[in-house]
Amino acid sequence: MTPGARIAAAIELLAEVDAHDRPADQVVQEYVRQRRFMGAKDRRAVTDLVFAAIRARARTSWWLALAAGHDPEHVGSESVGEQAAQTPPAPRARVFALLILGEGWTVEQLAGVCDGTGYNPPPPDEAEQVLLSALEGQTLDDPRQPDWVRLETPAWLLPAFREAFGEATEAELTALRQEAPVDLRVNRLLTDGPREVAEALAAEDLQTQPTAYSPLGLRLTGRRAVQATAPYRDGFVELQDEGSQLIALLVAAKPGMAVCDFCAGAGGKTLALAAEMNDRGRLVALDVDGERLGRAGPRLQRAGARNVERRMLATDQDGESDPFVEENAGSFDRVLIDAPCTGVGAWRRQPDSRWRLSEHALTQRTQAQDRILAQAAKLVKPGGRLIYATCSLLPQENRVRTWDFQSAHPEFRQLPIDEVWAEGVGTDTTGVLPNDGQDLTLTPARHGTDGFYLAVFERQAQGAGGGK
Ligand SMILES: C[S@@+](CC[C@H](N)C(=O)[O-])C[C@H]1O[C@@H](n2cnc3c(N)ncnc32)[C@H](O)[C@@H]1O
Repeated sequence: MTPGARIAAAIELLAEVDAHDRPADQVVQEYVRQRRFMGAKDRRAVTDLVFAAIRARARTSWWLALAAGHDPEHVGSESVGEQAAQTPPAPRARVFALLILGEGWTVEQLAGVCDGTGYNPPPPDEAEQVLLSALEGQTLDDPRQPDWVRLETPAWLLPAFREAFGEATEAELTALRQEAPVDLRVNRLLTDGPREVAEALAAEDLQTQPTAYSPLGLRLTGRRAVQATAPYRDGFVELQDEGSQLIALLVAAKPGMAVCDFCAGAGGKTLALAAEMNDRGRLVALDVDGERLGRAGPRLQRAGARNVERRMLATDQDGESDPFVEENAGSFDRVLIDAPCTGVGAWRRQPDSRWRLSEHALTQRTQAQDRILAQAAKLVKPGGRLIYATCSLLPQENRVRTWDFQSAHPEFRQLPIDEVWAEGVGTDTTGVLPNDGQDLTLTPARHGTDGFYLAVFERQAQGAGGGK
């Protein structure tokens, strides 16, 4: 494809992303699947451009409004901003603006590449030329931009971030604007550990380095796809963010235990738990979504995890327990809740999701989280643990939920996170853990992981049977 044809494809694809109320990565995958003629380099160039445009959506929209003659105060006001966030300018204008503001192109260069020949887009017309010329020599970030624009974060969410991070809010949201690295978890069931696997990957020209906190993690330093390599095909590694790896390790599951992964989805953490248990004991993967649970099947097989029971739960809208919960009450050593959440901590991977999030959706999530906590807690045996995790950074989904849970369930005691870390991860915690020593927040700015929250509760042996 010519550079112009790549730009045309990016504009077309961005329009499809805007038109669908679905995650952008799904729309992108479908788009490239339907265009088999695109080579790997073209695919990468087009999708990189689309995701860069999504990451810069508020800033390019702000610049385009400014160039169209709007007063910067007005453009930046939160009500206008929220509206702009819902209906961004046309994809063509955003892609052109990105090339100028983000890549330093001139309008002349743009017109040279986008000349209307072949598959190249038509050149900027007179009105576009005037608009885009105003952006020349500028950069995406500008001190006149209000925080929500500069930080690419819906204005209504800023107070929650400020509550969570105080002075570090700017740094955290800036980190959430970036692209995420690709991490691999080494499968202890089939290998001797990361060193051996790193060598096998290097033999296939895939360079990695050990992750900072997870003893099982390797971070790719290049951009080659790991899926085509033998170590991946043989189940030696699984794609998994370092933060997710740590959540699974902090379950502190051991061989022979009874462990329940209550929101198992397609099994990302189940796989890690099976490896920690050396495939011995009882490991049950539950979810209300049968299709997702089904996708866990081939992954478990590839990883050599034979000992996993998968079971679909009835949805609990009316607060009723699934029969599985009643039948298995008080019988698990570990129950992990990898709760459905807004996914704010994964904005680096799903940058579009921030603009699809609504206050209503957040409320629905927090209500589901409370219901799931109440249900899953019933499964924990005396002396056993309930592990609550989200990939959110919003207090509403994290500490507020666990405080409410704790006050309604005095039979559970929260465990200090440094003790759990020492047991599950087995490394020094200096500089990793929050000051109060109770729960854990992992963040892109501090840890280089996706954003995660985790709290661990132990059911007191005394008063066993309470809280059912
Ligand atoms: C964060 S995702 C899980 C990701 C998965 N643990 C992994 O590591 O790949 C949350 C999951 O919770 C499931 N879920 C939603 N409501 C639920 C409920 N009431 N009970 C159990 N699972 C639920 C969703 O279907 C979704 O798969």
